[in-house]
Amino acid sequence: MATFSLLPGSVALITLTNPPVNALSAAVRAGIVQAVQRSVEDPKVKSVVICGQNGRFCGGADIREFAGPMSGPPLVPLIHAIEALDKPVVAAIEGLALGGGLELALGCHYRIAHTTALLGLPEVTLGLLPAAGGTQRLPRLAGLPAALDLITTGRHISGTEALELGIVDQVTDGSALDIALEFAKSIVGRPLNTRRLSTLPCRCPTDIDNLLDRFMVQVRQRARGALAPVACVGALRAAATLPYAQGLRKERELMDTLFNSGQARALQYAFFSQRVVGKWTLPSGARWDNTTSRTISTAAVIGLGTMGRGIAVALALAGMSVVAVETQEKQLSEARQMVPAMLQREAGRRGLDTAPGVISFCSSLQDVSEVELVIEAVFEDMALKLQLFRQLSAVCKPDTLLCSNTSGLDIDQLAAATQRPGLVVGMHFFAPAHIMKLLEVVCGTRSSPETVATVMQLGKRMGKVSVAVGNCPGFVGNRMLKPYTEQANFLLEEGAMPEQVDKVLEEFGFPMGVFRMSDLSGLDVGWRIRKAAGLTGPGVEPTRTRQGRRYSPLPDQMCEAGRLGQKTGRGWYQYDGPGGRVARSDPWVQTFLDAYRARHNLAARVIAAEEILERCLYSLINEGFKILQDGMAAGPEDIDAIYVFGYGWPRHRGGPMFHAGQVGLARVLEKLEHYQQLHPDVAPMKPSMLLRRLVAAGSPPIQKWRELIHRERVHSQL
Ligand SMILES: CCCCCCC/C=C/C(=O)SCCNC(=O)CCNC(=O)[C@H](O)C(C)(C)COP(=O)(O)OP(=O)(O)OC[C@H]1O[C@@H](n2cnc3c(N)ncnc32)[C@H](O)[C@@H]1OP(=O)(O)O
Repeated sequence: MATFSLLPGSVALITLTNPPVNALSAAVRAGIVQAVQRSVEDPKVKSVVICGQNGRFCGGADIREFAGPMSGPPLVPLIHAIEALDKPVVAAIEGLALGGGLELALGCHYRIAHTTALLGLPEVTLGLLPAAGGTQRLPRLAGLPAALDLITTGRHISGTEALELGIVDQVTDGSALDIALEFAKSIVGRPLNTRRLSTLPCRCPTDIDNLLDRFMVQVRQRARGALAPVACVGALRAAATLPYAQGLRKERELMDTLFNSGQARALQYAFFSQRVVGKWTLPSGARWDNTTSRTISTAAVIGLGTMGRGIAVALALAGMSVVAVETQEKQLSEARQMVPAMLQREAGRRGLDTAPGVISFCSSLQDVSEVELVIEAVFEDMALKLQLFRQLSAVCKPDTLLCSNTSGLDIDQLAAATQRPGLVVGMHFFAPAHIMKLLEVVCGTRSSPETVATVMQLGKRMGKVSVAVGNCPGFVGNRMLKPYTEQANFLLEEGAMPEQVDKVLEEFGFPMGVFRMSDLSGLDVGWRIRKAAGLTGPGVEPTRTRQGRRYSPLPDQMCEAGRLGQKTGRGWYQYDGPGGRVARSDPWVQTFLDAYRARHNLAARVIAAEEILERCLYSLINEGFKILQDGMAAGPEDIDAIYVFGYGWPRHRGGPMFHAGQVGLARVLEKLEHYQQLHPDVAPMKPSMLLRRLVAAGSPPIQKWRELIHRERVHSQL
């Protein structure tokens, strides 16, 4: 809806009314069309102000409408009608003007914004481009370089930055609406010709082609296969080189291609997934909207290795008073040096002069006795963690929450070591913890709903996408990663090279293939876990079957040869030296693999890219279905958010579960059956019961999976 009111001073006020963000739904567009018509026809109206209800101008087109056939008045002619009015129109931008919302404002003759309002054209993040004239008007107003930056990244800018870029005419710390109303009265009768952006020439530097070509190269590199950023550059090239009407046609043409692409559907799904996971539910029936959370203001981090340092910084950035504890003197002194600098750097990156919270350092556990929440980030060793949880249980206040940053150990076991199992929960951060968006909140069988709610809320304050998951080995993310890396190792045994596997995965859109990733995180991480699980180490037979299933000892042998990855300058690739970053193929690895295959009588074969991709991805996806079946994740959106925000899954492919739906569940099932026949000793290839049920149910859309899982669980069929 949009309302019309005639105010004193002959100003017509058009208010967009569609909470919570005043998205431009069909009803809102129809309301604006009517209100504009009244403004044209009513001789008492001398000028017009457009604003949004509840201090939010407009969050853009209604994304939910993109899923079905479009109805209602289209946005492009509506904005043209506003621009063509011969009475001045002022946009009063409070809160936000995003996407179609900003495009609407660009059709107005003047824009007045609050200094803190968020402005931007984030369509690219939804797999689209600003197709209501945004690609044509913005470069005419702010210049081609600024338009390229804003439109291809979709970044939000403040009212203050918008003023610097010339996108708004005035900013205020007071009421943008009040200023706009006064301003609208003062400009009655002023000529509007120079205020109609579509009639102005594009503001371009002299070397347009050079600029666009350079930009296109950068965008293609960053896009990792995403179509929208490339299309945005195409639309801006049209703005720079063609008259407005032709540019607009090009904008529409490119939008049509994007609109119907799988990528746009995937990115819009990812947008809603991010919001769905905030609305968590636990098998007990506790939910985000029926559970109260505590507000935490003091916290402690135990263990100041890489993870602990990042966590301390993330907490301080969220305004917390943090006690950082490290018992090893050398590590403590390094942390004292490095952490404040990390904090300052990250605060600066977020546009803050100083961090809102503080960090104090100490070496004794006694110093955490008064905090409200503790996050343990010590070495991944169960015995060590158990001892620590026993101590914390004795030292801390009885209502202090005890959290573990373990990446896969049993939360219930840790809880059982304390006198307060209900207050124990996993907080699995991803490195670097002050930057990576994902937080897996691991709910033990005895974690209380209030504990989960508090930690989910804390994650949100830290700017994380917090996903509640169940307590199983590896939780969700690492549990799915295991069959994926395992397949990659099997592929090496069968004839592939690390760079070949990585190339296929990087072409799919991962920032790094599995072997480059392993070199980065260190091959010894998995080695330690496999040793603890009794899969390798002294006394274990060096066969290719362990604990009853196929096993590849290749990574263990790499570690035994001292090839731990970047940290030793040698891993699956070679580097310039220890700590080197640039991966180069290593003939040593070829010789090593040849010798290994010869020892085990394995004939190397040529493996097609399709097989590499399918075996790696479908084994990971199959584990995802098992996780859903076991109730360790509430829905496919949770898994997909974990993979997009924590594991580099290309966002324009939605996430592993969404991808399965795009490929076709029946096809994924058929391929898993095929590979299982070829490799019957590889358990993760055995198709999950849930996948079979979904296929039997006619492969419903992903939005219906939760319902089916719930139904099948009630009838004990899963
Ligand atoms: C050929 C056709 C031509 C058509 C041309 C069309 C060109 C224009 C395209 C567009 O405008 S695409 C949309 C561009 N806008 C955006 O991308 C903004 C998306 N929203 C956000 O980034 C955030 O929601 C926000 C606006 C910054 C607000 O964040 P906040 O944290 O305050 O709230 P949220 O929890 O994110 O959202 C609350 C609630 O609102 C829903 N929602 C938000 N934006 C939209 C939207 N544009 N359309 C529909 N729904 C929206 C969001 O999903 C939440 O809903 P619930 O989860 O509470 O149900």
